[in-house]
Amino acid sequence: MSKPSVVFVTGNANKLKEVQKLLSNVTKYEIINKNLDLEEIQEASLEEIARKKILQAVALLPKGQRIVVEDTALGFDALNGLPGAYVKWFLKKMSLDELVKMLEPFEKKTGEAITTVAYSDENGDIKIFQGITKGKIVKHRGNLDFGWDAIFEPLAEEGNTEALTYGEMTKEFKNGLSHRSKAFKLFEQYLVDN
Ligand SMILES: O=P(O)(O)OP(=O)(O)OP(=O)(O)OC[C@H]1O[C@@H](n2cnc3c(O)ncnc32)[C@H](O)[C@@H]1O
Ligand SMILES: [Mg+2]
Repeated sequence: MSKPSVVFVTGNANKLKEVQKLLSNVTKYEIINKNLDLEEIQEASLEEIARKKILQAVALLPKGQRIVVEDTALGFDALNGLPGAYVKWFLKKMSLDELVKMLEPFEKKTGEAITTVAYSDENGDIKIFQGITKGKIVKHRGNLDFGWDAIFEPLAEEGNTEALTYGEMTKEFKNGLSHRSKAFKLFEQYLVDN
């Protein structure tokens, strides 16, 4: 008999790569990917956005499947958490340099990277897990391949003693302290326990 699976719904190849590594210790399920473009509602909390995403995925995919989605936000403390979940749309309209410039009038350059994971088990019961990594928004350094990686420098207290941006880190190092790894660690524990 083949292994039961968990379907990770995302259209983002970089996310998928990280999540496959993060869940590599979960041996009782096979993690498979489905690329669906899920709507992301506005004027909602991060938890509500993730919840709506998973409900859509559940409605679109065959019944009885375990499904997981995530939504990732980048919030600037000086802007009370904006752009937050809307960072994707900001990045479609402006460069990383322009995004950093938004903070020019403010002394406070700190921010939070937040991943909210929403999981639906085979009965449709939903669980939410969240991971937050605190950092500083800086002029871009390092690899530009993945979203805002190059402008986010996690704080030293997160374990980033060499003050690297996510863009300057190896995947392994990023996965050791990232917002995504914290959320998926909680999810991994849940899968192992249930
Ligand atoms: O299909 P989904 O999973 O929704 O993938 P997405 O690319 O639309 O992702 P989000 O809706 O979560 O939007 C988050 C935005 O932040 C970017 N992003 C997400 N995680 C990131 C990370 O760890 N480092 C840098 N950028 C990231 C991503 O490229 C998007 O522009
Ligand atoms: Mg998205």
